[in-house]
Amino acid sequence: MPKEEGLDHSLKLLSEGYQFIMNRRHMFHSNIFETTLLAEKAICLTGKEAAEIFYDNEKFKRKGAAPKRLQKTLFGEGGVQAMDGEAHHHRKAMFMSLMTKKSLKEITVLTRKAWKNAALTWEREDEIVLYIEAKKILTQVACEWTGVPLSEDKVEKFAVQLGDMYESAAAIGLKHWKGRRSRSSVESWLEDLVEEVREEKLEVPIDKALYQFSMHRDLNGELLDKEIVAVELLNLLRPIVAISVYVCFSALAVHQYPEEAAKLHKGETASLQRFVQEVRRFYPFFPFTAARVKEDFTWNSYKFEKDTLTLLDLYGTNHHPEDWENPDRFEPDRFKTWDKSPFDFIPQGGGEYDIGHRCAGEWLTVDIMNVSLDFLVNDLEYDIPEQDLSFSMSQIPSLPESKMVMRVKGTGTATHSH
Ligand code: HEM
Repeated sequence: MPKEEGLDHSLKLLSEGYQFIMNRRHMFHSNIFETTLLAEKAICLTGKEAAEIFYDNEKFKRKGAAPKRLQKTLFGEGGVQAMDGEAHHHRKAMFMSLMTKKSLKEITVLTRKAWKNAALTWEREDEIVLYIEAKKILTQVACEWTGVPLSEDKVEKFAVQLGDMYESAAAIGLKHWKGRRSRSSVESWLEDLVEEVREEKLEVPIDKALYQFSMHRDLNGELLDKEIVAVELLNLLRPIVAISVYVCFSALAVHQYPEEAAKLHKGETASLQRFVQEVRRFYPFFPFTAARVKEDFTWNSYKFEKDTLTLLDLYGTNHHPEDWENPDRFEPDRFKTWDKSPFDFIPQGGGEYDIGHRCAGEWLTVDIMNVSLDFLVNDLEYDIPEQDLSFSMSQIPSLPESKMVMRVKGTGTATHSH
């Protein structure tokens, strides 16, 4: 297996960000190589064929794969991400049971309503920052959808706290600590709510996540610790708010690829969906995901030793030239002929939902993005003033530098200037 020499490459990972694995794929002409990260040997994989191996539960496990500092901010401790086998399957079912047609429909209705309400006030403002507004909108939507009670005056602060958890994912120093602080304060508030639900002091509809998670029983028939319920509720609330990053990239794509945006007519769900898929493929979000080798095995004559840290390149797989034609062009129509492989288009992980670690919220993400894109292109009239629309390939998560400043002229049938 090609091996990157040198003591440790963690700093290069921070500076090269989304392109760290891709750069070495070029250098080694290989979809697999070995490097050293956080003083530990790590195997990096990229591309469809390697993704298929990575999502084989016989070969990889998740226990001990995420670094501690990510658990303190992004993931939380004791959640579904680090579980394996039957226990993972059972916990994952708790998430997947929320993703019914009815409840996905409900969240799209809530999202559309929230965009409309928010936009009413935007005409009075000189400018709005789309990222900040989208975070507030999605915070409200996330709380309503999960049954978490949040009064209107708390929305702004909660949106910032939820943002802190994923915005600080790769941060060091102050930003990392801000992420930690926000996580622990929100977790303790959610723990109190879980107790109130269990003691029947807080009434929540039975089909809402707050109720379902509070009352969920593990494989031994025990209720989960309230700390774990809080972590899992945040595994819904936090990423729903993080969809605001994709909303910004959608708006950027509309601005930068007007000929593609012109194809997006109201109610034409197929073209909206293709545009959304291409936004998820094209723009950076999660750079890679991590696992550890479960038992020694050999693949394509490469030896994988038990417990070796292994990274799968998500961004690079979505841009892999062996799997995608002109991967660096924004072409939504490529999804007209995509064969729906679970391993080449993996912005939210690959493989299976129920027994694998593929993102529990992928359908929900696509639905929220569809509604949001439809609203932006077909309901909102706005200008994009001069601003810095560049986005970094090393800041994780990346975002247009200006966070998308807009001058809103009105709502109704939209015509926006580019
Ligand atoms: C904002 C867009 C999102 C992105 C880019 C994203 C990305 C991801 C990725 C890369 C993974 C890990 C896959 C792996 O390790 O193999 C993941 C897992 C997960 N995501 Fe998302 N996600 C998003 C939105 C959501 C939403 C909206 C929800 C819930 C409503 C959600 C809930 C989860 C959960 C619970 C897991 C853990 C699954 C498991 O370990 O079995 N995500 N997501």
